[in-house]
Amino acid sequence: LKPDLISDVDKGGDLINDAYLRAGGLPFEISTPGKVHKMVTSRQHLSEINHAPVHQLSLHAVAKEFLQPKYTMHGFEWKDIRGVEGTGFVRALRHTLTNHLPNLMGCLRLLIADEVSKGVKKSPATTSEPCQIRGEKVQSKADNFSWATPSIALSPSESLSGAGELFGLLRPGALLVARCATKNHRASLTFYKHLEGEVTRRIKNSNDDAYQGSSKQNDGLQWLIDTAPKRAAWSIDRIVGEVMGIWYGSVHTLGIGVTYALHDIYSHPECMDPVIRELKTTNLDAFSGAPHELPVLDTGIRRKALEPFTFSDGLSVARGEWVCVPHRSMMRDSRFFPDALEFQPFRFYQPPKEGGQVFPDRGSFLTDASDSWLVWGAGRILCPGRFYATAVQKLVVAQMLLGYDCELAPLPGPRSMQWRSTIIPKPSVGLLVKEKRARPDLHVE
Ligand code: HEM
Repeated sequence: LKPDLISDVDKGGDLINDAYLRAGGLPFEISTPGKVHKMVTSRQHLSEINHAPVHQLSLHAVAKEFLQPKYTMHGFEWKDIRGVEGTGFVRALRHTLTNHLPNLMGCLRLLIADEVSKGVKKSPATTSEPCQIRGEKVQSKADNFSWATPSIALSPSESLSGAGELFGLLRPGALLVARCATKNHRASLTFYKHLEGEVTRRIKNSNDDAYQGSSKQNDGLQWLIDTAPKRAAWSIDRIVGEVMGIWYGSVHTLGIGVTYALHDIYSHPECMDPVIRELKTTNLDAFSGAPHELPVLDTGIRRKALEPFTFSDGLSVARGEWVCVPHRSMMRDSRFFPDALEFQPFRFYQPPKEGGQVFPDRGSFLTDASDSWLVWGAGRILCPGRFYATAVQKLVVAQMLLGYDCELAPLPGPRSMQWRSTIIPKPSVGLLVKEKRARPDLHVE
């Protein structure tokens, strides 16, 4: 398949899905100007991607092309090979951040509550009318907090993934256009400067004995500094680049996930009461009834071939080509999920046993990852931020359901828009929000 750069730019997800259906389970190829994508879906291909040497198939090289750090992160040059100097960042996120979640939940909840309440108050509508609020806005505040960058609130329009896409798409002569469109990537420069100052201060203090112990900061930024490889002696610039990469790579996906979750719930009022009941157990794992919408990008698992790579069935990926798993299409496929395109709020719900607790057995959890539930990746590379992401998403949903009366803002046409292979909620997707008279209490454990 060869999509047209201009006329097909807003239908990439649909084109991939059509090609997926036509391929009937076999690999297929999508060629865009300057890039060939080999799309694979079988368990065998997934397993071989998982076991491929890091110098052959690289996730970092994909992220580098996608985010264009050279232009959007103050000239930062990311390494092509993932983990060549260690994977401390995975430890910092998967273990340290996840272990701290129980202590963070209270603060996150207050921040989210504060952000929603400010949004409601800022509304130009009179107090008796509802105001419109977007999921991403609320969630981004929580992320700023966890990453210890409280003075920076990026708005989606200044966001880096859009900037990266533009820089990636345009030829060098058109860089000026991209600079204008991203306000000369002002937001990322502000972010860089802030982090540079903060990382420099912390590293300087770390040589000071008095700073160790109780006065040492204990947050996401510090954990990433602490897990940076000691032998490689990373510069300030390198640490800042890595932190920015992780922050930008994660923040959009999380915000988009929250927006779709809220939209799903308020589009199906019949599932509101059970969700509220479940919220009071602070669990909310059963509610993920829409495999057709959960994945944000149509190709969540992507690798760039740094060297030619051949699968055992002979499928070859030349140097520079990408190999991708079109997991959005796979999750919309009724062979894998019965009636996949139908929203079934209780699809993954395990009913409580009589007289038992709400979740007597190990049911399905939102953080689960497997070869058939590809939202968090597969095999060796699983999203290390998934526990944090799930916690923040649940807190936002809880805040809206328990504190406010909401209805969907009028939305002409579909709720998503496409940009190349990315599918995101339209800016007009929103909720009309009014404060509840009586607020049931949310206890966060
Ligand atoms: C709903 C939100 C999120 C979704 C759906 C998501 C999904 C994913 C997926 C599918 C991958 C694997 C990509 C691949 O194999 O090509 C991944 C990797 C990753 N994610 Fe997430 N993610 C989310 C939120 C986050 C958050 C909040 C963080 C950080 C706190 C994060 C940090 C990472 C990192 C660092 C990797 C690379 C892991 C590695 O190289 O081993 N993600 N994510």
